[in-house]
Amino acid sequence: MTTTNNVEPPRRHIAVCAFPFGTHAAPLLLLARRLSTATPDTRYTFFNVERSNTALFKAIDVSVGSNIVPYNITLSNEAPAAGPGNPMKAIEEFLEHSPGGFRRAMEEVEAHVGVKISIIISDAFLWYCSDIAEEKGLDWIALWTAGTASLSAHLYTDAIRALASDNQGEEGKEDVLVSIPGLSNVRISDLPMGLVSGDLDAPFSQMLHKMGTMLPKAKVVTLNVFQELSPLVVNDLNSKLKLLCVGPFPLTCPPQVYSDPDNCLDWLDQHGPKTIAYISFGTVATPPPHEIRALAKALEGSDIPFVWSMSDSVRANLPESFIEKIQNEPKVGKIVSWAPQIKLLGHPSTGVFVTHCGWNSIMESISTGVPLICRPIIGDQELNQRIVEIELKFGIGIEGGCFTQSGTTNALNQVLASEKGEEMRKNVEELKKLAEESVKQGGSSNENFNALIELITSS
Ligand SMILES: O=c1ccn([C@@H]2O[C@H](COP(=O)(O)OP(=O)(O)O[C@H]3O[C@H](CO)[C@@H](O)[C@H](O)[C@H]3O)[C@@H](O)[C@H]2O)c(=O)[nH]1
Repeated sequence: MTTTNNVEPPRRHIAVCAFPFGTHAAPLLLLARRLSTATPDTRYTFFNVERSNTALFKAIDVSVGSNIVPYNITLSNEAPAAGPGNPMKAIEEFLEHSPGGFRRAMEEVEAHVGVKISIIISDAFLWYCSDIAEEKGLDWIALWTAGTASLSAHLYTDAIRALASDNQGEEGKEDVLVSIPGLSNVRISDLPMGLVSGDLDAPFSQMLHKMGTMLPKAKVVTLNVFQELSPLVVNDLNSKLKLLCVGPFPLTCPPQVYSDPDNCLDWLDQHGPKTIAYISFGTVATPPPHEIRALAKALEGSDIPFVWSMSDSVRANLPESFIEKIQNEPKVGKIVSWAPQIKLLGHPSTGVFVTHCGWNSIMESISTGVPLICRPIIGDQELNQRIVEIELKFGIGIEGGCFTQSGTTNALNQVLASEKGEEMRKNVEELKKLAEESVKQGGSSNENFNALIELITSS
């Protein structure tokens, strides 16, 4: 994992530093692979903890960009790299020890490769890469893996906190963030925990706050977004940072390899156009057991065929009758522990995506033109739902915000079989077209990527 076989020393050496939790490291590796293909004379060292590097380099084929070399960091001389046990504890341990881990690893690799690092690219969460870059006299490029609205919320945290405290106790006062540019449809209650509510002193909240103050120092902040998606927020962010929207990644740097161990795509071939519900809540959190059961009951009662991606521990909450029905009539639905999500969304039989509104899922639904039923759980997801529902208008929430049998049945019927659903489908098809334009030659995302390459090659 630590050496390269290149005989010729690389022309330049870029450090890429990953945040190894949730779906953060994957888009960073996809971006690095795209960059490495465009700059084959450059070595990209991908610094990450071993657990994440091992999984990532198995899932994403980097052979097209073999100038990317994974390197496992250790978090301190005593502590092993964070494991998957208690996620928040592992994140806190990582945040505490990783600055030293990245510094040590960079020195080791520079000595080994014999070429000094000339730029640091990192997940935006790793704001301290700005300090490391400054110490080394280098530029820092950050990748913000979520949407523009949540990025804006982190940049305006102090102003939003002041607004929230002014509004406190004032009955009837609208809590929409009208005074925050680009967030005029967002309510304080849509914001991620740790921004105005929850434990503001927790290490994760503090990391996000610090990040908001450090990102203006980045040479460039790149995003898995195309700028036509939210022009108002993009314009405002551009007055604070140097933003380069180089997405959507499913179009600009797709994974290329899609594992389908349960043959979901063949199963979808047996169904009519736009009839299937695809369900997934991403990699970090899942709705509580009673909601999982209500969702299963709604599917069972409505006879809407589905593919549901869920872990074994969630599967244990499903009603017996539901499992029996699937076993006896396989055409009814499919439960899998991992689906080739992008391919599945792009299949003509898929009619709706029931999602937690993780940013990667949103970009995948826009890239494939699939409307959403939203059940956000944590972090930026509620804010993402608000943007999808109120501004972009290609998804709806569940009545009351939680799965009940009747609320879920209504939502499925609305999207799959009502005029409103047709409208949502038209809206997401329009966004898909804009996304496709942006990645063509001369399109905004393509031009932004060229600007990024120029920055890298001039380092
Ligand atoms: O069966 C599955 C399930 C998921 N995926 C993929 O897994 C990713 C899931 O990403 P995302 O939708 O962003 O969800 P999380 O993994 O939960 O993402 C975390 O990271 C995101 C980006 O920062 C945030 O927006 C989310 O709130 C946070 O939970 C997507 O690329 C999916 O295509 C599959 O390929 N197959």
